[in-house]
Amino acid sequence: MLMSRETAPESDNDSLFGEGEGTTSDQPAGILSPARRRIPPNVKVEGLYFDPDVCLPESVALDLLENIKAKDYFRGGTVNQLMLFERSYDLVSSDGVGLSQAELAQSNLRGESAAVASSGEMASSSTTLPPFLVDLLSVLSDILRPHIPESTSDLLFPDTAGQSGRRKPARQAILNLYRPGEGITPHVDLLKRFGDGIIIVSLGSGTVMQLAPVASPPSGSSLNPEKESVDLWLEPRSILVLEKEARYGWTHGIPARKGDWVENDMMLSEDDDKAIWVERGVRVSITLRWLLPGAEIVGGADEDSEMSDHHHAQSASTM
Ligand SMILES: O=C(O)CCC(=O)C(=O)O
Ligand SMILES: [Fe+2]
Repeated sequence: MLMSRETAPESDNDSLFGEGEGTTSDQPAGILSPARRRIPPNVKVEGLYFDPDVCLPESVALDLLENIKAKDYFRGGTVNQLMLFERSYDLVSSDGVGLSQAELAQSNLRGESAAVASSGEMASSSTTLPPFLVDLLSVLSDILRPHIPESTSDLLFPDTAGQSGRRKPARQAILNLYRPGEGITPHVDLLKRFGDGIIIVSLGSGTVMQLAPVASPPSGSSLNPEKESVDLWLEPRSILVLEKEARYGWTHGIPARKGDWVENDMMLSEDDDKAIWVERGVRVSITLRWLLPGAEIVGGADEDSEMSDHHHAQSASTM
């Protein structure tokens, strides 16, 4: 999906995926309401799962980044968003029959165009996502299962064995590259294209994700206090799950800035400051979601209309 990607003024490069310069720190207001490390108890959102302690092992995260770098998906940093589409197919008893190649779409910083190319390397096994993403899904399933309801596990990691004759749902994986100063406009993932159950994995740098109810009460309103927005600190290697109300009734976005005020973790720091300033580095996220039937066909009329809906703002705001 093309989504508005935002850039703060004078955004710096970083050397992980492109040519880099240094990072300048700027510390906008926010110290008074730093990002939270956990979902605060007063924020009750059905289907929102996030626990900084439930995260990918270091070795898995490094492996993912190495794979992404080796495949040069971001084309040396000239592309910042990449989509991999699994094809839906009829489940059959013999493994792998009826599969076609995954498709690959990339877009540049402003996302004015998306190139779609068929990629032979994607179709190497009995699924059409590249092996490192297939492996990631099984790691995620093991890690998340003890911490999310069974119905959510079934939604995210369905067991298709014995489902012969049914249509296997297809996933889309989107990789996003963020250099310091870059973000993504608050949005609800496209309703007509994606189903319920979204997993977002953070690699490299941490960042702040702003979650806000779709119809926000005026700020300061005490009418609906539990519907307050929340700025959530996504720790490197952390895993965020959006389902139900969290997927359909809340927006998620990342403010375009070079660092974040984050609630101090008294366990980690000796001083008793309420907040610490964390400079952003390069972050790569992997978002995994379900394609609705027919949505795996890229480049059709529907895609064109959505492209114009989601023009990439090169916003100057640091939100
Ligand atoms: O990069 C992220 O963490 C979020 C990406 C996202 O929301 C999207 O691509 O729809
Ligand atoms: Fe999204």
